[in-house]
Amino acid sequence: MLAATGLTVHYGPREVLRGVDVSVEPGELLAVLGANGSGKSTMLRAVAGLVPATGSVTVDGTAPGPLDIALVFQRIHLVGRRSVLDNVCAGALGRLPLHRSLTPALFPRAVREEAMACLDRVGLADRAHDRAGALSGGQQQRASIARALCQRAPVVLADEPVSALDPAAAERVLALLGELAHAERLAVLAVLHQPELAREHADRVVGLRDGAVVLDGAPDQPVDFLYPHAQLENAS
Ligand SMILES: Nc1ncnc2c1ncn2[C@@H]1O[C@H](COP(=O)(O)OP(=O)(O)OP(=O)(O)O)[C@@H](O)[C@H]1O
Repeated sequence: MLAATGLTVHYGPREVLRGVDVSVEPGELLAVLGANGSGKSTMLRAVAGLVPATGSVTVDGTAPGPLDIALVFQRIHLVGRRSVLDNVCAGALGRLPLHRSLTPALFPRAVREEAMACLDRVGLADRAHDRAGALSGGQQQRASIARALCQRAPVVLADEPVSALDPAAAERVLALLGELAHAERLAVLAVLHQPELAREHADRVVGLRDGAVVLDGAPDQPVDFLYPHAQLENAS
C-alpha cells in the first residue's frame, strides 16, 4: 500500500500543500481532483520525491526505493527516434546491472520478452518495432504505461495522463489504468481534470482545495464545490 502522511510543501514562503494524508491500496485506482492551482501536481511530485516535502511516504510500510514508484506524465517522455519496444525496455533499466544499463541498445532477451508482454497488455504489440514518435498521442500514453509496467513497480503515479488526448483516447487510457490496477494489483494514483472520467473509472476520489484534502470517498459523490470558478461562471 502507498501511504503519504502529513505531506507539506512550501514554495518560498508559500505553503502550497498543507498536511495532506493520502493512501492507495493495491488493486485501487485513486483519482485526485481539484481546480487549477489546488496542489494536485505538487502532491504527486511530493509523493514521488520530486519536490522537497515534510511528512512521510511509505510503500508497504517502508520508505520507497527507486524502483517502487513508476511515473506516467501528461507530456509523454518517450524517446521518439527509438522503437516502441526499446522505450518499454527502458522501464527495466533500474534493475539491470550497470554495464547493461549503459548499453541499452542491447537489452537482454528476457527484458525484451517482458517488454513485449507489457506492450501486448496495453494493446500495442503490433507497433513494437515502429518508432515511438510515429505513434498517436493516445498510443504513446499507452506505451508509457507499458514502460511503467515493465518497471514492475507496485505503485504508479500518473499526472494528468489524459489531458492531451481526445475523449475516446482518454477513455481508453483511463480504462486501461483501472484494469491494470485491478488485474495486476497495482496502487494507481492519477491526477485528473475530468470529474466524469473519475466517476466512471476510479475506485475512489480525493479532492484538493487550496493544498488541503477536502474530500475522500466514493467516485460518484458531488465534486462541483472543488471548482469554484466554474460555479461562478455557470451562475453568471
Ligand atoms: N515550481 C514552483 N514554484 C513556485 N510555485 C509553484 C511551483 N509549482 C507550483 N507552484 C504553485 O503551487 C500551487 C499548486 O500548484 P500545482 O501545480 O500543484 O496545482 P495543480 O492543482 O496541479 O494545478 P493545475 O491543475 O493547473 O495543473 C499553485 O499556486 C502554483 O502556482
